Amino acid sequence: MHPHIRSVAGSRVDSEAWLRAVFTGFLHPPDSLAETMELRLAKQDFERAIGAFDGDRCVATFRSFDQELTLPGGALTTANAVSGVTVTATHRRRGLLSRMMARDLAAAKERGHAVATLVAAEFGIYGRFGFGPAAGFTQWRILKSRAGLDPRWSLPEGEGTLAFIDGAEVRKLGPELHDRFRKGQAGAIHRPPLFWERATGEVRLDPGPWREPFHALYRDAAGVPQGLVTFTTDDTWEAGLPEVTATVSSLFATTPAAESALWRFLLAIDWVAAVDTGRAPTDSILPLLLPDPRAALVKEYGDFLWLRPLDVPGLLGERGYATAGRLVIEVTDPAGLAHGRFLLDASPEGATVAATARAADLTLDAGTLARLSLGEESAARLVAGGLVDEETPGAAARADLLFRTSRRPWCPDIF
Ligand SMILES: CC(=O)SCCNC(=O)CCNC(=O)[C@H](O)C(C)(C)COP(=O)(O)OP(=O)(O)OC[C@H]1O[C@@H](n2cnc3c(N)ncnc32)[C@H](O)[C@@H]1OP(=O)(O)O
Repeated sequence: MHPHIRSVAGSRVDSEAWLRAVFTGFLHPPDSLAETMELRLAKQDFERAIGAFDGDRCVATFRSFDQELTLPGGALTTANAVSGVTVTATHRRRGLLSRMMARDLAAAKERGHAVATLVAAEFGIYGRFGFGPAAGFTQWRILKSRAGLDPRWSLPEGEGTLAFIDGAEVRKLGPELHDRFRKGQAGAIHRPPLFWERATGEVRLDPGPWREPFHALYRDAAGVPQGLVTFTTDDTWEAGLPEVTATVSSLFATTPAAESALWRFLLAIDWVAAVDTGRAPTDSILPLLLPDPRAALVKEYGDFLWLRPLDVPGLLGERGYATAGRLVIEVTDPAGLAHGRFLLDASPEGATVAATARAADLTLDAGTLARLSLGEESAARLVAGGLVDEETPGAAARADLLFRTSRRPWCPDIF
């Protein structure tokens, strides 16, 4: 018999079974859920959580929720964020993910979302469902001894202030500061209250011991918070010498001055020999701050935020463009959600996107449109790689003038 897919919202028994299936699917030890079950039931949003049930056993999980995503130019769109996707190993490769995805994306389209978002566990899973990588990251390990920075540095007077703040202050000041940051960062998403509770240890959902992080706030010369870093340190000493690594879990700033002050601060802390940046923006200014940028070792460079266009006029019409131009884009989408030929008529004042019968300049699939939509990729590169067909000579170059942005998109948060 086919497992039955149903909503788990409003049912404690189903929600518990759903959480157990998520833990099994993500290979977390089964007993690690018991201590946080009540908290998860109270704190987690099950409104659009669905599960596949084989009898009363949940064997597949899927959840979506509304998420505010910043587009190039600063427009906000409410994305259909997808998370908690698992199919229990005993029931894999029987089409359960395909069924849950089709159901959720159809509902998202119906509700009017322009895009769905997710962070893909493995590259190979989501392309077939029309998702494509839209914003990546780079993780560096900065070797302080090689960076060439002045060891006497501390933030010059008059250039703002730095202060360690505790979790309660982070919960008070962080959300407003983060809102200002993420509205200026294409690819960034809003942080729900639970994010701040977890980041400061007020709510502990992860199994294992909690290690309280440090939080340092940068205020500008007028006293306005402009940047926040959260990091942990280890306790490594070798042969009497400190070899501590500071590991960043979050660093964001609303101004370049705040961003460089926070990186310089981390690299100036006594005992810290290396800074692990976590998932920083691909085009972070950090290596530029180092006299020897080779001291920034790339630990990982990868895709992170994936988008699934659901409404092409909604997605391309809402984002900003630095220049004026017209382009006819043919989007192929076997699922029929984003399929069509569209005329983009863009200018810095705004853009219109409408179905057209004109000949296409570029043909691409929905996942490839995701790669272009936030400015992550160049159309010329995608043509060269065989992902975009250039139907009109020079169309890729014209597309690049329109779609590319001066800074790369970045999504700092996993969800
Ligand atoms: C947003 C997030 O939550 S990311 C987390 C994703 N979850 C995980 O990685 C946890 C471990 N893995 C799993 O739970 C499952 O294997 C899933 C969810 C990835 C796939 O679920 P399934 O029900 O097995 O997928 P389904 O049977 O619908 O497969 C559809 C197609 O995708 C393919 N596929 C499924 N998983 C993968 C994968 N990991 N890599 C490549 N292809 C895959 C299948 O082969 C199938 O292809 P076909 O139609 O050509 O035969």
